[in-house]
Amino acid sequence: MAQRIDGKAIAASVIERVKQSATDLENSTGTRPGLAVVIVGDDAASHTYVTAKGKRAKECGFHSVQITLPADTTQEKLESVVAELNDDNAIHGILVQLPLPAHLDEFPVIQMIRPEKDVDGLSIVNAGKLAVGDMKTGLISCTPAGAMILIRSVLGDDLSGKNAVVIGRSNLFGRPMGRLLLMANATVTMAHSRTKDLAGVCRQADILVAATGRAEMVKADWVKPGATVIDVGITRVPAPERGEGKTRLLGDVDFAACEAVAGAITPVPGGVGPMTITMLMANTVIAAYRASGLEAPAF
Ligand SMILES: NC(=O)C1=CN([C@@H]2O[C@H](COP(=O)(O)OP(=O)(O)OC[C@H]3O[C@@H](n4cnc5c(N)ncnc54)[C@H](OP(=O)(O)O)[C@@H]3O)[C@@H](O)[C@H]2O)C=CC1
Ligand SMILES: Nc1nc(=O)c2c([nH]1)NC[C@@H]1CN(c3ccc(C(=O)N[C@@H](CCC(=O)O)C(=O)O)cc3)C=[N+]21
Repeated sequence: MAQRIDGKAIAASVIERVKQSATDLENSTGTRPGLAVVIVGDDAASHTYVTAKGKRAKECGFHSVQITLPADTTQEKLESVVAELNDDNAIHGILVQLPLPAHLDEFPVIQMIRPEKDVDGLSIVNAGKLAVGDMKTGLISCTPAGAMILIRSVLGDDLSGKNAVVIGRSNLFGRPMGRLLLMANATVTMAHSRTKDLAGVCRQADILVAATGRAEMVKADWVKPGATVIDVGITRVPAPERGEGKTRLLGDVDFAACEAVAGAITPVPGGVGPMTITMLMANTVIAAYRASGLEAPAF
């Protein structure tokens, strides 16, 4: 039976270090890390995440701002909000919650965030730094950064000789995940919806990372015995057995079946999810240190 990777516990230990770093920064420079989260529209799941982010930021002692814009916000208005945050010295991190409503174009909005405040790591500058292997001056997308900490907790820092397969190639997750694994010396395969014989590709993986949003797609016979399985996907499904109108979360991995084959596996919830919010706090502290001209802590 696989070891369950406890994302909640690992996230809690990272949060302690984030809090300590924030306290040290405030004591030495008077600067409090500031995080602004911008959300457009009233998608319930997005609001849940954004509320959780704000709560965590306050717990960490940050200056935390949430900007909620109506669903019919114009492109110009959204861009002017981001421009103001770019110029606000109290704000070190800006996150625009995705997806945006269909009438808005996310690309120019993401690209106008100052790279040094882009705590999602989505700007071309930050994605490019990661692509060329510069881990020191950029900001790395929170979910892959968090998934990497979970992988390191099982396998250590050096993944030499390991085959890693990432299913999914989004800018938010799959691509940066592949780059982080490569930098840790894994041999990386990027799989996606056009991959032939996905099950066969996955069976080669010592490290299997699934991020498609297809509930329970990864079956037990896709998993190499003893592999480390990281489940990023989140699909919310009705759960009438929990009461009327209740829901529950499913990952991309058929957890009950894969747990019997894998060496280590993340649950959903309680795996990668808690690490995402934690790394957002970590990136905000990093950005605040750099803005103060100090060397940032590593997490
Ligand atoms: N736990 C957390 O903190 C986070 C969870 N998530 C979750 O992770 C999942 C992925 O997110 P994100 O990367 O943003 O999603 P996207 O929809 O942007 O990307 C999904 C990727 O999965 C690939 N894919 C889709 N269907 C299949 C299939 N049947 N076989 C193989 N590959 C497939 C797509 O391939 P192609 O490119 O060919 O279309 C695409 O590259 C979602 O469930 C999301 O909710 C996301 C961020 C944070
Ligand atoms: N600009 C942007 N950056 C993001 O990083 C981003 C985004 N937009 N849009 C949506 C996705 C999704 N995402 C999650 C964050 C936390 C949990 C999380 O905390 N999950 C908990 C469960 C939470 C629950 O019970 O609902 C867990 O898995 O244990 C999940 C998913 C960040 N995303």
